Amino acid sequence: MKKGILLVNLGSPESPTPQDVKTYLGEFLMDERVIDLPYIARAALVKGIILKTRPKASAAAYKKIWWEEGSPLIVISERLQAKVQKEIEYPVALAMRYGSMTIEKGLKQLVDQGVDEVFLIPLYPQFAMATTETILVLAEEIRQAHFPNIKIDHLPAFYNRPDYIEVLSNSIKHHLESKTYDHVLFSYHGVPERHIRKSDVTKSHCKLDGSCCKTPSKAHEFCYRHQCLEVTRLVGEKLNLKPDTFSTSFQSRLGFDPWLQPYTDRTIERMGLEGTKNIAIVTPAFVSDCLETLEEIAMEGQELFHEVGGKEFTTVPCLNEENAWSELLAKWINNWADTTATT
Ligand SMILES: C=CC1=C(C)c2cc3[nH]c(cc4nc(cc5[nH]c(cc1n2)c(C)c5CCC(=O)O)C(CCC(=O)O)=C4C)c(C)c3C=C
Ligand SMILES: [Fe+2]
Ligand SMILES: [Fe+2]
Repeated sequence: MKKGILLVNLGSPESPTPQDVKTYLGEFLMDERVIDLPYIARAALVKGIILKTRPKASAAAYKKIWWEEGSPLIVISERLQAKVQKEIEYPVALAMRYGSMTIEKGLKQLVDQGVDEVFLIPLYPQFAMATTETILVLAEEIRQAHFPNIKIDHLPAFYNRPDYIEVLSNSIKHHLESKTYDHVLFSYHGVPERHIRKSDVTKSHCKLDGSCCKTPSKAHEFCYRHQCLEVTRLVGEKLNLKPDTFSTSFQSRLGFDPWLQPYTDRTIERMGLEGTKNIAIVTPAFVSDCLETLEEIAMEGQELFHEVGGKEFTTVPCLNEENAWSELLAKWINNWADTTATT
């Protein structure tokens, strides 16, 4: 069998115009694993409410972070793909869950090169129904419909792999070396609490009461909250951070349902009001900088912190195209290739 690699990230609008943002949000938010309501209710919410107002505001936010070459998330993912490709002998394709760089096109690129055994890498350290699961489900549907003769394996959530924690910690350490900070806030993309309960394979573990994620359980293989808390804990340990000098929060909530807490914006505000002068923010739910890190944290978060009396606000970049990160992906790919060598 001939092996090939498919890296998959979230996707971005084609351009930062309200029309393109509307098309992108329409596809994204109509995904039943993102807004998990029955079709009629989802369509009423997305098409009847969200798409009437949000595209204009989101497009304005995208305009602030857009690069000459395009969306930061896409450009960074392409650079990462090129770097990984240089390090391994198998063809590497890149796809996005939403937008024009589809998973179908990515698989076709590989199949056209003779690949019949694909290693799919969702570019998310933690599992979530709205990210990893939707990618894997769609990839399988596409395989069955268009490429029934290929095999697809995937990289599971890698949030607690020691080599990942080491690369992430070194990167954070490097970026914070010359900075002043009293607190490191680990801000992860939020999800509705309901998503956590739905992904609980035990159907009874997740109580969202603050303690369940620290009690060992089979549920944690698919518990986004547990996996985020673990990244914070493991990086804190690796960097020798003192107990009260780092914490976790969740950003980017949408709608009125309860999402994972504490919320990042309220945490930044509270810390500023309580007298924390200097904070550093890391965003380990994202491997590439994007709207949520460059605008929501580095711009909006910073402005909020200064409004409430904060001074230094340092944002640590995502792993992006760092050598240690592309080399780690190459290592995982080669390990996979070795373990599947006889097939
Ligand atoms: C119900 C809505 C959403 C869920 C659940 C959700 C989960 C989720 N998202 C990411 C990663 C990214 N999200 C990004 C943008 C973004 N996310 C939502 C909504 C949900 N996300 C919206 C509406 C948007 C668009 C921007 C906006 O209008 O606010 C991005 C950035 C994309 C970019 O082009 O830069 C990323 C990345 C994760 C990891 C996650 C669950 C764990
Ligand atoms: Fe999101
Ligand atoms: Fe949990």
